[in-house]
Amino acid sequence: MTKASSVNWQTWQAEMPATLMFVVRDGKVLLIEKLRGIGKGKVNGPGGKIDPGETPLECVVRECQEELHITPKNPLKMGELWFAMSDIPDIHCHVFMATDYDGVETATEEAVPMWTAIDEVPYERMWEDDAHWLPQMLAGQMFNGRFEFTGEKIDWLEMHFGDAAAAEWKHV
Ligand SMILES: COc1nc(N)nc2c1ncn2[C@H]1C[C@H](O)[C@@H](COP(=O)(O)OP(=O)(O)OP(=O)(O)O)O1
Repeated sequence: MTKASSVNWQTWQAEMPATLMFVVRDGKVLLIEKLRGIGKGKVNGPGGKIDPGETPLECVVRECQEELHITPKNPLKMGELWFAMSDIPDIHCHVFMATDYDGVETATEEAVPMWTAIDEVPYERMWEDDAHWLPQMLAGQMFNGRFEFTGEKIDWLEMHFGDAAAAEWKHV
């Protein structure tokens, strides 16, 4: 994108800290159809808002337990997403991957699990930003992404990948 961002990202602070988890096993990724909350009806990874006093890691494990009745093993933080939104609070999202979990993935009132081949991820059913970082993350790259949205459309974005991107994270 050629236009400048209207956000001062040096001082930007999100009102809503949140998390996402992507479990990858045997060439497939565990996605969900989200049944409530922000992004209801979209496909995403399990995750949700960070509770007061909770770390991002504690949150993503709790959300996986609540939404799918699974506990991810050895979760690894892969990225941060900074979302400046127009009609909902700004979101600071911590993105994790894992290679396995305890439990049996189970549909709940919050989410329906969808094991999906990595080359068949339904980006057209997901938030628009996902196509800008999920393929690279699934290939093993860490990332930092900044997005300005109007409604559900991206107005501006900047992505950084690789180990240097992790140095930009606001929270390790
Ligand atoms: C703006 O673009 C987004 N892209 C992606 N990939 N994911 C997003 C975007 N905006 C929000 N999200 C994710 C981050 C969180 O996982 C959820 C939002 O949290 P949610 O509303 O589901 O929070 P819960 O704590 O689960 O809420 P309830 O229990 O009250 O339903 O969306």
